[in-house]
Amino acid sequence: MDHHASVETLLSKAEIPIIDLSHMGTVEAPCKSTVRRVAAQLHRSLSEKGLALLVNHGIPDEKLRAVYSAFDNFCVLPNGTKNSYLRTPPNNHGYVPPGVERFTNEHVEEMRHTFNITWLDRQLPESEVPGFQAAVTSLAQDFQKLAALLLRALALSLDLQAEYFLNSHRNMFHEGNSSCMRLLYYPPFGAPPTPGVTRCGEHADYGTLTLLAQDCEGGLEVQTSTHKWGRVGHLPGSILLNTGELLASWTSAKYPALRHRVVVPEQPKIRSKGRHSIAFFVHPDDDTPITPIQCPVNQAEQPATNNCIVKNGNKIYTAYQHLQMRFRETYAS
Ligand SMILES: O=C(O)CCC(=O)C(=O)O
Ligand SMILES: [Fe+2]
Repeated sequence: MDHHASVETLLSKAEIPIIDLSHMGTVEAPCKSTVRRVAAQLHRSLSEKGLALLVNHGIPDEKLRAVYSAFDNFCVLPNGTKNSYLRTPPNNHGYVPPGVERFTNEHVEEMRHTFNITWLDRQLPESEVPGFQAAVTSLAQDFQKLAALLLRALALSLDLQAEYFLNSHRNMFHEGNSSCMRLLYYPPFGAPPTPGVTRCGEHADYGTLTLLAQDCEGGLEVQTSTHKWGRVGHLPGSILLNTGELLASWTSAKYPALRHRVVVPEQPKIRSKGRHSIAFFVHPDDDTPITPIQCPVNQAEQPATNNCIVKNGNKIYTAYQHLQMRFRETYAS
């Protein structure tokens, strides 16, 4: 069970590259020289580490705090009320109570409340938590704009046309796209961690990129290229960017997916505080075939919505099919 014990190594700046996003402009009017500089930094960070800390990203701290607080108000509602918002597959939207999701084959309970948001116009607890919808919508829009700018830089980082990824991420928060803003609350731990209980098991995210905001240090660890686990720590105001599995498939692992987990911290001062985080999982439109970038699928092979296509004897799955396979593994009991 040693992989659930927290490690003491706090990663240094050399291991977590910092990328300054000041003066990137907007998706409509990007500052080309800055986007090129960010592209070069992304290339290095994502190919070598799978992550970067973004600073001056333009998402105001107040918007994050408003969502943390709206989610606190949701988490204290009676279980019956919370459970009326339960995630119901195949939709990913909705509440997941502590102990349900699991990323490993062992029986490990994950002590966290999560609310996956894939729709901004329905099934949000607005009547129980007034202001919930406005707070999450405003933040989701900011995340979406930031993601779009990063997708532009990401394409340039791989010597592709600037619009390459943007073209397949058109419908975030609409039908036909599985991008998700996940609210997370990890309750405090008074006692030291016991076997079989963790905050979030070891895994890689499923999509293209993930943007993660956190309000304090609380056990987030990442696997470095030497397979050691290291604590990320907390740089106030920064957002962590990490690679997901679809991006790894797309780039033939030039940008490998970052494995990470959240342990119950051993340090009493850290584990006795609750922790909030918000992850924005950036996913391509559901019907995007995920084929290595060097061998694009030609028009005649465009997939039907639910069946994978076969090319040279290999099955090619769409983004949606990849995701449903991974959800079935993660939420299986
Ligand atoms: O809360 C965190 O810091 C990470 C959560 C996470 O990795 C996930 O939900 O996929
Ligand atoms: Fe994750």
